[in-house]
Amino acid sequence: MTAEDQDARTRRFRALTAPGTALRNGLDRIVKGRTGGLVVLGLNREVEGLMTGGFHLDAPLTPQNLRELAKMDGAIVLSADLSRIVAAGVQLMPDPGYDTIETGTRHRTADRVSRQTGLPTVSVSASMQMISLFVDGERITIPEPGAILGRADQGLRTLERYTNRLAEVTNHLSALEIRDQVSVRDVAVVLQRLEMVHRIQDELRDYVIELGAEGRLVDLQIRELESGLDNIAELLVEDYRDEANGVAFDLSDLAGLSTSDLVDLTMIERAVGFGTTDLESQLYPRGYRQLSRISSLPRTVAARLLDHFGSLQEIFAASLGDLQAVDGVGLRRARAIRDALAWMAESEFDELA
Ligand SMILES: Nc1ncnc2c1ncn2[C@@H]1O[C@H](COP(=O)(O)OP(=O)(O)OP(=O)(O)O)[C@@H](O)[C@H]1O
Repeated sequence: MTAEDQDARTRRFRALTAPGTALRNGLDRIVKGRTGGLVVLGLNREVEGLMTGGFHLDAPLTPQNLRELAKMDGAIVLSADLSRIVAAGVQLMPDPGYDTIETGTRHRTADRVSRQTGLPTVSVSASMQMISLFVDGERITIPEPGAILGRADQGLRTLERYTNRLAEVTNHLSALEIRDQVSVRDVAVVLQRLEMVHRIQDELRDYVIELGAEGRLVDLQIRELESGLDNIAELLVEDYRDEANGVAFDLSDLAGLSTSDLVDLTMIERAVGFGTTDLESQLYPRGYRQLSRISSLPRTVAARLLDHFGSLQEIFAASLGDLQAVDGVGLRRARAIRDALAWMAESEFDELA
């Protein structure tokens, strides 16, 4: 299983106990009631083979039902689709050959049952008032919503700082692109900041999943901070990838860099493949990102302009007549392009001043 598959799986499991779900509300009531509980999330042949005694029933999974049935000694087993309670007060007899480092019979049983059956199993500790989810030998502690909200809040503040910094370095890059003064270092700094934003976004999305119904506000705030960031990476690739000259510009390896590697621009340069190890070496963007800032200009026409003129600088130097030589550019659009470029040149002058 790849690291991404593993992450997606962990998220799916966390979502099972997200606040607001019937399961989670029931588990929270068990915590408050201080009785403890053991709940197998699903039903298959393996778990049926481990069940003895107790009661077989068919009751909807509601917080009340879960809480009441947890008052009995033994385990609760849910249906395969997790919508119903199919057994309660059951004694589970997993194979003791499954090694477990857990202490206490409830936790040891939960760990062994999840390994032997492949079904996630929850244990609520009566003494520690804590919910744990066991999945394939892994124990995931389910934090209280208040604790996750605190971390999410801190994460949002970090994301805000990071997106502001990203905006600063991309504006600076724009100024340099317009003046044709871009170095490997300038692009590497933007990629570094972009990757930092992606990492904190991923972390925050995990919190949203864990928070369930209570994560809506956090989700809205992430979306607001993300607006305008979605296609920076894609446009940078269009501008700087140059396979003919050995510039692979493949951003997929950035995710694999450790946090300490990410602060080192030479590591970024190596991961992405700029075709040179000299950070001061000059780069020549095609100009897609700058032209994408002209909102009325369709992408296809931008591509034709760049094909026709060869570089952003040539487009800056073009007259209204020159611009109209390109298919899809009439007088009105030529004027709009000239006005937008003039505005950009002026604001970039301020940026570098
Ligand atoms: N094999 C099992 N099958 C079903 N239920 C079990 C099993 N083992 C333990 N339990 C349940 O766990 C309860 C508590 O057991 P025990 O006190 O040994 O566990 P513990 O892990 O120390 O729990 P806690 O952390 O809640 O104090 C039992 O009364 C029983 O309801």
